[in-house]
Amino acid sequence: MKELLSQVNSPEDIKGFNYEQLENLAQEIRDEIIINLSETGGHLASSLGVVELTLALHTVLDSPQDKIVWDVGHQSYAHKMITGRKEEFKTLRQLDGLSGFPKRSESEHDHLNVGHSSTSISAALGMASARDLQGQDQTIAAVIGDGALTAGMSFEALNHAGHSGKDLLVVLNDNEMSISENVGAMSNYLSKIRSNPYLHQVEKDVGKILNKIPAFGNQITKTAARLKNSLKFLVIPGILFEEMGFTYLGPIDGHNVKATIETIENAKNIEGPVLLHTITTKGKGYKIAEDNPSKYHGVSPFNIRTGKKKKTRDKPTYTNIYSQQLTELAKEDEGIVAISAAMEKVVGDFKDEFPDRFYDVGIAEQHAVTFASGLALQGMKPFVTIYSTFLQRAYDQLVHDVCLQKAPVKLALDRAGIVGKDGETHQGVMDFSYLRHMPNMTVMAPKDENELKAMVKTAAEYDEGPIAFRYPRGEIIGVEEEGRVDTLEIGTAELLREGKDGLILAVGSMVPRALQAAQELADAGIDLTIVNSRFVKPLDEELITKLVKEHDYLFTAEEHLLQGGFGSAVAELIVDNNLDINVKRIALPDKFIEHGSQDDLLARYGLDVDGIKKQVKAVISNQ
Ligand SMILES: Cc1ncc(C[n+]2csc(CCOP(=O)(O)OP(=O)(O)O)c2C)c(N)n1
Ligand SMILES: CC(=O)[C@@H](O)[C@H](O)COP(=O)(O)O
Ligand SMILES: [Mg+2]
Repeated sequence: MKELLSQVNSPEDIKGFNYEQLENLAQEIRDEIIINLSETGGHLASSLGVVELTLALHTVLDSPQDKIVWDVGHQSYAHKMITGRKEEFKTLRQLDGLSGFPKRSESEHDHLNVGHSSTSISAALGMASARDLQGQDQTIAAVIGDGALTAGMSFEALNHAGHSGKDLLVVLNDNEMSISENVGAMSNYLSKIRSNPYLHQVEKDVGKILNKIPAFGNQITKTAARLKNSLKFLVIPGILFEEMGFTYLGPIDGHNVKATIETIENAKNIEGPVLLHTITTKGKGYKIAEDNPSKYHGVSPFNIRTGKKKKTRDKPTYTNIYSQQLTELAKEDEGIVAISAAMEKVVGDFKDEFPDRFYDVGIAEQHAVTFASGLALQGMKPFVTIYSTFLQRAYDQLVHDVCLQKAPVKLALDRAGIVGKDGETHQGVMDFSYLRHMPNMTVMAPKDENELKAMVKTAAEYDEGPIAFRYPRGEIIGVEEEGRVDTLEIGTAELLREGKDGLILAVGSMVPRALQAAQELADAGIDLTIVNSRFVKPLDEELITKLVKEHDYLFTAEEHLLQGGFGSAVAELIVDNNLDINVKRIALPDKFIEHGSQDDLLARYGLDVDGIKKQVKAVISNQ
């Protein structure tokens, strides 16, 4: 362990360090992050960018009494290391190891479980309001990136905080990057502040100049006021935040430990909400990541010298298949447009092929959905492509702006099911339940990459209302490619295997596993019928009812939580039709699913082939 880092077991231990020691400690922490992540993978570039800022915050504030609330939390590795977790850092994102995000159960220095973006200012303002009601004296700081600032929630919180006048420190970590380049008008505004050093020099004199502008006489007063305002907008950095009720400090170099510490000390003594604008470099200190921060935002294990992945993929991913199919269809169909929320990679080359038909709206899932509704109501075919977990944000927009309008919006839910190492906040295991109860919604899940292509085509051609399909994170199965892609008839399932001892209705990623389990159980004398449901809504009532009548045991299988999912839909069908059968639902339990590799988690929760076999055997052999 490094010389200085070995002395640090809690933030208290850095308080006696001088500036030079803090700079050296920053270097040691960086090395440690790089070495560890080269083995575990994780969010590299974002964490490297805030090492000095983290040390500065912990030097000035007294954590955990003072609270630092990290936005998204993917940049919190230095924070983890100096808050007593450096020894466990090598277990980052592994099964039963440290979480990749702040987590309240992990440390008293983590005040909010995060992973989804743009929650920090709201939560910090809530904490500040509680502090005041309880008569306590604490500094509450939210640390938010320029990407996270693009989300509606951040603006809602700034709006509230500025008006409330509460003591609150918002540290804006501006590295000009979201996962890819940051987008939007706010991002342009920050660029203007950043790129005009002249503004900073005149900043102090501006107040004096403005005060000399006379303010009398009706018309003159109005003109003078307007002039005064335009001048302010021209020359005072951060005037937007000032006008919202914040004291704006900065921009400062967030890698300069001394300047950052001094400014945070100042900020602590200012009454009311303060926005401290720091400029940092994403990937700082690791040249390869600095040169390509987008690629090194999140990494799998890599070679430190070359930056290359240790293990390359054998097969394409579901994301590749989806985006290729969408791009292919868009060549023939000019109505197709694609929307992403700050994750342009989800649509692959679509952006380059059709720059005018691609919209990256920033971290704004709610807006993305209602924006898509507008496009659809005007005759376009919008494919809103968002991770399953992040679409949770847009629940009411789906209900009110899409389903209620019967708008033919197409929802492509990437990273559905168990996503693995990002853990609780990122598992895509609630989408069947949050989508299937919405009137007018159709919900599909493909058993393999060929069926995914068919679903993209089905969605493109379906114009009766909204339609959603969800597909997993990671590599495709690798089935033989089908030349021709046909559309699917809505609400039709596929009978894959016939047996007499039990019926498995499976959906999505569980279909090939159920088939494999059935083949292996056949050797043990259990003969199963397997159905690929394809649709979670509407279900193939006719086929399911017929098969249920022919079997004594029914199993449903899905990579989703039990509550409200596919199995629940089938159970409703059985009750509604007075059918009589023993039912066992194979799904994830009613809890937040932790981090770990996808395979480890599938095995832990009995959703792999062995798990299916065990659960089927347990029911059938016990009778
Ligand atoms: C609601 C939501 N949408 C999308 C994401 C995916 N995401 C994680 S980090 C990130 C970019 C954040 O950029 P910024 O806040 O500037 O942090 P940086 O990585 O630049 O330090 C995005 C889009 C998310 N975590 N939450
Ligand atoms: C922090 C965050 O939300 C993203 O960086 C996310 O971790 C990306 O996940 P994938 O690696 O599955 O694209
Ligand atoms: Mg950023």
